[in-house]
Amino acid sequence: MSLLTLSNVTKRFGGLTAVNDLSFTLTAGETVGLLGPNGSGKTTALNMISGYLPVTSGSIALDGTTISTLGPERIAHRGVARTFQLVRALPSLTVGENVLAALAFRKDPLWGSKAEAKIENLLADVGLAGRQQEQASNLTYIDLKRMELARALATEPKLLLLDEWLAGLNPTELRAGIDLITRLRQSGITILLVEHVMDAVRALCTRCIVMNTGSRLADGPTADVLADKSVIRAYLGDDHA
Ligand SMILES: Nc1ncnc2c1ncn2[C@@H]1O[C@H](COP(=O)(O)OP(=O)(O)OP(=O)(O)O)[C@@H](O)[C@H]1O
Repeated sequence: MSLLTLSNVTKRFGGLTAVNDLSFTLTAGETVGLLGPNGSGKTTALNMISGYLPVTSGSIALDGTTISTLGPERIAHRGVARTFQLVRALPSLTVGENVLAALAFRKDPLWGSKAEAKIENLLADVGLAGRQQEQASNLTYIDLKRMELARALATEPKLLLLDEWLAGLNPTELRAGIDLITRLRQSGITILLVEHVMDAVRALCTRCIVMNTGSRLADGPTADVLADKSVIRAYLGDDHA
């Protein structure tokens, strides 16, 4: 069953077309990589899916219902959550309070003991068990990323959008990060991940969509897409294709 459908989505910033007539469908339960060289429109696509940017034209549907006319809060309430390329934490709060803030924005906000129990579970799920009382500003980079993921999962999304969640991790952290996303996949959540770390893409994504200068260049099984000459050319130039 198709969960997310982008139909001829275009985004212009003045004279610049950041996303150009982009169409694709995600089936429930898939983990799909959204790839492409720098500036090819990946984050802009995530911003439109999550409602942070309005589409210039085209439409986006979740479970067959148009969401591209809605703002980020209402799209989140329908089951879309995301992480950001630059982690958005509240550094002056504790880890628990950061997750609590996300629970308060749910369609059915959680407070009190229910919230406490949920925070404990979410932090355990992302590898931060028992760390509620720590100051967010003291977290290492990977732990900040784990906390951001807990905040995204607080809304119990059907669709999780990860924007370079694995970027900047050392090899040990990367392994742990891939394992964590693998566990999320196994829980049945649909994941669209923008990622430049190809080992992670190969380990996690059954399918990849590649963008180049705003348009869809390729869409198919990961191994086929990564071997596609037009994809290699877009990333590395003509000499490598
Ligand atoms: N708010 C904005 N206003 C104007 N131009 C923008 C805006 N956001 C993105 N762009 C431009 O749109 C194009 C696509 O940017 P986008 O960030 O979506 O690319 P990307 O594929 O995510 O790149 P990267 O891999 O470097 O993160 C770029 O030329 C960028 O400069």
